[in-house]
Amino acid sequence: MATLLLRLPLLITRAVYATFSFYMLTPRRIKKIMERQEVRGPEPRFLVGNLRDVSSLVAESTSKDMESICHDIVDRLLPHYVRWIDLVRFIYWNGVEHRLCLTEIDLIKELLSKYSLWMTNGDDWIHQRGIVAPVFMGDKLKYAGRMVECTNQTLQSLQKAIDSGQIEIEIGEYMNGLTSDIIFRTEFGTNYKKGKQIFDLLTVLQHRCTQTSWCLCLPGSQFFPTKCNRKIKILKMEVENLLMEIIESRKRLPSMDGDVRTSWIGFLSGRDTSMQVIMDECKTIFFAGRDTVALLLTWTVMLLATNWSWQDKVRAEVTGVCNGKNPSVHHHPKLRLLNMVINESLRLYPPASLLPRMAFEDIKLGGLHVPKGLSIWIPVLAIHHSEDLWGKDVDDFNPERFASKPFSSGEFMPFAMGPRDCVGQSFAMMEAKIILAMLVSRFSFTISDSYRHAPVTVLTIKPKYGVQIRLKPLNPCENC
Ligand code: HEM
Repeated sequence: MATLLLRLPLLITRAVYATFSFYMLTPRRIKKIMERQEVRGPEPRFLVGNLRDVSSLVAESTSKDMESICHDIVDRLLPHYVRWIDLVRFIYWNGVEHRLCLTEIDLIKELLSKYSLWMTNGDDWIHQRGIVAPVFMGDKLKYAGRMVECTNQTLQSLQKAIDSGQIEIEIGEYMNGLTSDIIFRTEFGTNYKKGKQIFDLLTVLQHRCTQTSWCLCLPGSQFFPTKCNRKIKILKMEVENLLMEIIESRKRLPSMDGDVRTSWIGFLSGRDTSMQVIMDECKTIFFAGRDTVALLLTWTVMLLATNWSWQDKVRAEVTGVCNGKNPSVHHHPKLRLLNMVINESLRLYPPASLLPRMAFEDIKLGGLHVPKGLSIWIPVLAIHHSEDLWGKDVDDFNPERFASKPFSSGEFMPFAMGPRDCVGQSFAMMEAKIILAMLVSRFSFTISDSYRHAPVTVLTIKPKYGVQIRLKPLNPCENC
């Protein structure tokens, strides 16, 4: 106790200095270094930086629906970017956090391929990537089989909805349910009713986290006992408890049956991995792998429902390649048009519209000195909609562009690139191909009159009111 009292003044001095450095010294140092290199931006306000500018611009641009179903969505979703981009590179302040916005493809490529910086600590990531990457090398045939089974069930539900007289369907809801089911069965080797509970909790958690990201970004503000923070803490605990129950029950199984052994949990449990790491990986995969694919599918259905000629072309290709059978891993490489459609959908509506990176140390990008502590934000959505890179028809749905021109990863990067790219990329593409191939074989669809085109960003790019379509059953395939 006496030693603690003696050390108290020192501890207080340190805490005061850390706070002063966080609010004043570091931001000033970064600002000076960047200004010397002619990188400027809007004038920040004390503590809040440009947060209010950004939130009011976004609130205004998304306050109304779009007038027609057009894909020119950069002004709507990144209005602050559009306002400040004249500066080519610009810096703005998210509270006291400085964000450098880069658009030069060469620098972006260098950043993503050379550095594995993320928003988390590098060593933790290397460890986690080493654990999670082999999980995706698993049994592709088995994964594909499960995807087909789950899709069949969803298609049956759609058929039932039509048979019961439902005229229009909100397809996003079905795609969410389907991708949840696929992830859950692949991750745990079983269709477990707790999965739905976890996904529901994670959805609420995601909304809460988005809400707080607009609040003041004060250091340690996540620890303030606010109502929102308390709710987030409780939600996180509920998710962890449910996951813990499932992992424990999987581990207790005397001999893992085939499905469980080939599941990701079966794989992780078989290695010398701590419970905490397994839980962290489960959460990452849930977050990273469900919404992204569900949104890819939802936007692609919207695009095909409004572009009938492409819907017909894809259907004809699937019929020719699969010959009435369910799509198997051998069919996937032959579904070329479907692949082009998926790529075009990922270009126009990339689920991850911004990629954040953090300079944990001073780095050099081209001739640019990026000081330690500066975060770098890559506006994927704006790059995918750049007329300079994609041509005059940049905002049109034209999958043909992926037939003729090989796009370099710096121009097209829905899955990021470099050492920190998406580990689930081939899993996601396989899933999207199977689901879309089965959907177009079973139904034709058009967009409903009630559809309101209003993309919004809630971590990922979402249709604000969902995507309402009208489905018409076609001849069922022989295996369904
Ligand atoms: C259309 C679907 C998907 C898209 C567009 C997508 C996109 C991305 C992007 C852009 C990143 C990098 C994030 C960053 O660097 O800031 C990422 C990382 C990741 N994705 Fe995906 N993803 C998709 C599907 C999936 C699926 C299905 C899974 C797993 C089942 C998955 C698992 C992961 C994981 C674990 C990471 C973190 C990798 C790391 O930190 O090393 N993703 N994803």
